[in-house]
Amino acid sequence: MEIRELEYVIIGVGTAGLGAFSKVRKQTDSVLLIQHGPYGTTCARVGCMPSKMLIAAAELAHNIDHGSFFGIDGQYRVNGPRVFERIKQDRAQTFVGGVLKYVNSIPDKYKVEGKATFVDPQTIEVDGRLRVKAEKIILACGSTPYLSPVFEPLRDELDTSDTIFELEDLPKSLAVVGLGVIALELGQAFHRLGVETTLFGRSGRIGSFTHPMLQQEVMKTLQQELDIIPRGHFTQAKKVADGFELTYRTEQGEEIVRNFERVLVASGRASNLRTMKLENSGLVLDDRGLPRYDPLTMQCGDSKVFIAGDATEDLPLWHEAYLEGRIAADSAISYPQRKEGMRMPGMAIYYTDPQMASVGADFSSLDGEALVVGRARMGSGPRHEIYHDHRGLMQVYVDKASGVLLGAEIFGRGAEHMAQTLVLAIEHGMTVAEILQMPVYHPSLEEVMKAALNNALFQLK
Ligand SMILES: Cc1cc2nc3c(=O)[nH]c(=O)nc-3n(C[C@H](O)[C@H](O)[C@H](O)COP(=O)(O)OP(=O)(O)OC[C@H]3O[C@@H](n4cnc5c(N)ncnc54)[C@H](O)[C@@H]3O)c2cc1C
Ligand SMILES: NC(=O)c1ccc[n+]([C@@H]2O[C@H](COP(=O)([O-])OP(=O)(O)OC[C@H]3O[C@@H](n4cnc5c(N)ncnc54)[C@H](O)[C@@H]3O)[C@@H](O)[C@H]2O)c1
Repeated sequence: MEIRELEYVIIGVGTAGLGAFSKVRKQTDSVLLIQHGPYGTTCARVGCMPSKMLIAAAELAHNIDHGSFFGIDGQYRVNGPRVFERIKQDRAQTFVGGVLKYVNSIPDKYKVEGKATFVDPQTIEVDGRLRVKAEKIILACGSTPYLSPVFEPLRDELDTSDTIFELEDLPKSLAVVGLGVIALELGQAFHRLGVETTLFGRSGRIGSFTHPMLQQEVMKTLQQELDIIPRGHFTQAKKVADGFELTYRTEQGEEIVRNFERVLVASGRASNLRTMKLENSGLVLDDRGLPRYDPLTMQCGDSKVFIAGDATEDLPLWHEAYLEGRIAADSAISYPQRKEGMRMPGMAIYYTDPQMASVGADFSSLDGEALVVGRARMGSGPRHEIYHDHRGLMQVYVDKASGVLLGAEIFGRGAEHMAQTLVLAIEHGMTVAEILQMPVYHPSLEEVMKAALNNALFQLK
């Protein structure tokens, strides 16, 4: 077996791994990237980019469907093969293409392909043919769709976000397992493209909002458009001639047996570290079986191992993966000196319609007694009226004593842009009164944001 000794090993050539590599490479020649599976990153290949392209097609169809209110009547036919062809073309040329151009520019001596596993705290084995002894290791190996035991035996036949964009045409019917972000974004998109779609939840929760009023608002609004069964569990999944037969027991004990041409399982993701023989790593593991780490340095305990991106299972978002890759690299470079990175306020956006956006602290993490909740209905905004879109609600969470904005949960048209504004305000520790001094254009969707902040200010007085 080949043996190499190096200063740095980076496991995983995704967003986090590439972010780390570009920093480490500036310091040393003694670095190796190990990549298992196709290059191109999860985001560009099977994540952010293809999902948003599918959503863009669905949005177009939906707008035509709802044009008559505005005096626009149109007829159209969804060309399923073309929908997937466009996604694959632009993915290859622009998104994956861009990543591959960068990866190909990295000389071969810095890259090796194969599955990395731990042999001991400083030794990584690649597919049983190479052993790398590294002074410092950066774990940036991402995550994989999680399937519950009832679906696991059919893993190779069911769809996940890893396979759904490879379809050649739209299915006639689709079951979506889960009511999280992938389920809602893709489930709504397939429904709008004419696929008979049913979404199955587990706990009755939908999306990410933590305030009960917003949970209810989302469920009520999305159920007006989508077939959603919120609470229950699957007892059986089997392959039949023309697809799959699923058996689901609702909370009330009713058994639902339905056939679907395809099944998209979107029930969360599991860190790829779980298959890397962590038991040999010497790392201290938490109760999930993943390494304990410091989010300011991404260092695992007091080891020379650093972690970044979806591998942590904590903040599985593109901007966090990139930032964590950079923080992990800085920490590894300055080791044994401690170097803390700057973390951002939390921000997550669901590209559903209406959009859902969370910024700063969740309602559930805040002390209700010390809080003022400013609220506004999306329908109250003049720009929303212009679009004849009255769906949604937003809330801002404000510290009662200081008037500082702590967080916001936004459900409605324009949520992504309001989140971008409010995250800046949170980052700068602004009070509600200070945010309200900023100009807001008229008529803009942001006028609802102003109404929610004014509602909070009124309660603070
Ligand atoms: C459908 C979908 C939509 C998404 N949409 C958004 C969005 O709109 N906005 C957003 O912010 N985020 C989104 N995300 C999340 C975002 O894509 C991820 O947070 C981000 O890509 C994670 O990057 P990473 O570097 O941690 O992992 P990855 O990009 O997955 O890179 C890890 C790499 O390591 C490789 N690897 C795994 N195990 C090993 C091993 N043992 N040895 C060597 N290599 C290994 C993997 O094959 C992979 O190539 C989406 C995700 C999905 C699935
Ligand atoms: N717009 C975005 O930023 C975006 C888009 C897509 C994905 N992502 C990232 O990808 C990650 C994974 O997305 P996800 O949707 O798979 O996870 P998720 O955690 O958002 O949702 C998982 C859902 O599956 C449900 N579930 C779990 N087990 C189930 C079962 N046995 N039966 C029925 N339902 C079950 C959960 O209750 C939950 O509703 C997210 O955490 C997110 O960070 C982000």
